[in-house]
Amino acid sequence: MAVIEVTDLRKRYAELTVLDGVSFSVEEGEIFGVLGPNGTGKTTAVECVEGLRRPDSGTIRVLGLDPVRDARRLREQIGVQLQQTQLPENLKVWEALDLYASFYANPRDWRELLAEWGLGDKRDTRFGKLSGGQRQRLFIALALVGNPRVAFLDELTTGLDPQARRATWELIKQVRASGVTVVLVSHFMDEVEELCDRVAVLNRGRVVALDSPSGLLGGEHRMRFTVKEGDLGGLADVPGVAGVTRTGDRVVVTGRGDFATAVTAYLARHGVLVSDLRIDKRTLDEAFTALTGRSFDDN
Ligand SMILES: Nc1ncnc2c1ncn2[C@@H]1O[C@H](COP(=O)(O)OP(=O)(O)OP(=O)(O)O)[C@@H](O)[C@H]1O
Repeated sequence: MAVIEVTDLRKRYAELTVLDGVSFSVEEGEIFGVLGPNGTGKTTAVECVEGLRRPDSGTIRVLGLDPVRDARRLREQIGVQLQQTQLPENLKVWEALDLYASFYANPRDWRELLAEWGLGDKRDTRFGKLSGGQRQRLFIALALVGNPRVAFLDELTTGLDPQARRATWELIKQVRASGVTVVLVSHFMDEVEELCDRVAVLNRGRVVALDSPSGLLGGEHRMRFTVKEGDLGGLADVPGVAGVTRTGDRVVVTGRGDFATAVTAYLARHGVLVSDLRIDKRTLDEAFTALTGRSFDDN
């Protein structure tokens, strides 16, 4: 069942068209990633879905509700991760959780959340005194305190060290396992690959790809080798081979499926002698660059 359905979403700020006909749907219980270069409309799209911004046109349904018309009812059922500066410095950790829990009819026990998110000993610490990582974990706990059916997480692990990131990923998997649908805006490829069931890649206000992380990779791999001796004439026609590039004696063959076995057989059959043979998978960064024309690291 789709818990979020977005159809032909459009939004302009004065002369700037930010969303230019965005459509996607999110299935119940999945972790759905939203990726894209900076300024490409991710936050605008997600905030329209949350009911925080009003689209110019298009249809949005979240749990069957219209985020503008049914804003109150929707707020009861979704959790939104705050951005860095949205809590008073003097507020204590427990006070923040208690306050946010009071907004909901059926909140979780925030003491449990404190323990789950490793903030048990920070209960009485003021927000202003928390480290970046502790703030981040508090924001996630606050997004979950209302017992939401859908959680929106933006920059989930920004500011966390590698160990804390891994721990956070495990907890997010548990959140999914408990039946909560998660929408994740992320700037980290490894995070998307590890967590997301499906990903929408936005570029210039449009969805340019919507697939699983492995689907985005397209199953395409690359084989590299050095030719010592022999003729590569018919290599491009070998089943599964998508392309052959030769620079001097260095050759790169791209292809899908089990093309490497077919290429190796071809080389043996034609007496081609090669060395330094390597096979590598296309990375999600490369897929992203191919889709958006921008490197993910430039973001
Ligand atoms: N309230 C606003 N008024 C005018 N322009 C805005 C407003 N909000 C966003 N923009 C512009 O719209 C574009 C898209 O912004 P948005 O924050 O949705 O992108 P994003 O993909 O989330 O970017 P980032 O990855 O940097 O968070 C940007 O050029 C931004 O400057």
